Amino acid sequence: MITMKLLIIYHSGFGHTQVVAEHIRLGASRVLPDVHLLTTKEAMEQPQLLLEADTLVFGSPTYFGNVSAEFKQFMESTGSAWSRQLWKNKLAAGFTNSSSVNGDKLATLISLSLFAAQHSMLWISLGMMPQYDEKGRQLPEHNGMASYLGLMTLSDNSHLEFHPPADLLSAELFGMRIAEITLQVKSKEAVQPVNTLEHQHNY
Ligand SMILES: Cc1cc2nc3c(=O)[nH]c(=O)nc-3n(C[C@H](O)[C@H](O)[C@H](O)COP(=O)(O)O)c2cc1C
Repeated sequence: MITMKLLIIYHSGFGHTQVVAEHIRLGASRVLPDVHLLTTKEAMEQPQLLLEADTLVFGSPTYFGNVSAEFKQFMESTGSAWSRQLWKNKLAAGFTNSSSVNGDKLATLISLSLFAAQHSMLWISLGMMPQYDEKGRQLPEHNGMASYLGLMTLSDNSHLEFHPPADLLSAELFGMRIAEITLQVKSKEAVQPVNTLEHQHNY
């Protein structure tokens, strides 16, 4: 039987990004049994867990318009995996939380997706349309931040609350999407492996 492993690697200084990570896990677990949360610290201590995974989901709060220093430390700890391209063709996705409506969250998602690209991973976008009323005004429903590259959420700085609360539902739906795509892509790969190196020699 083919089993697929999905890891959610995150840093959270004050607990908000962790809540989002837990909701992504909740959604993904509805599709795949093997879904785990790892802090960046745990991921740096056990890099072999990342090697065994089919999909890595990266999550960081937005601090000063980018990933947190702790998340960057994790990124830079993966140099050896990068130089050997050990994560090539694994699936990747990303999310960020911050306390301002915009807060330059997109810069964080761009950093996460570039990180995945440098590891030659396959990036899964959010895939969730924002919702609008009949007059075209955006509703605070799924994807309330109207993001596309990955999931953005908005939390209250002093409480573990999210505005709109539907952001956490978006996190669950994103988790389901990531797990469904993992299932589709990785089960096809198991049937029909592609030798990309051999393919490159044809050019
Ligand atoms: C050092 C620092 C820098 C921050 N910079 C931003 C920022 O650029 N944009 C923003 O919207 N929020 C910013 N915030 C607010 C955090 O994103 C917000 O508190 C978030 O909920 C923290 O997530 P966490 O609880 O997972 O650490 C910053 C917070 C800190 C501590």
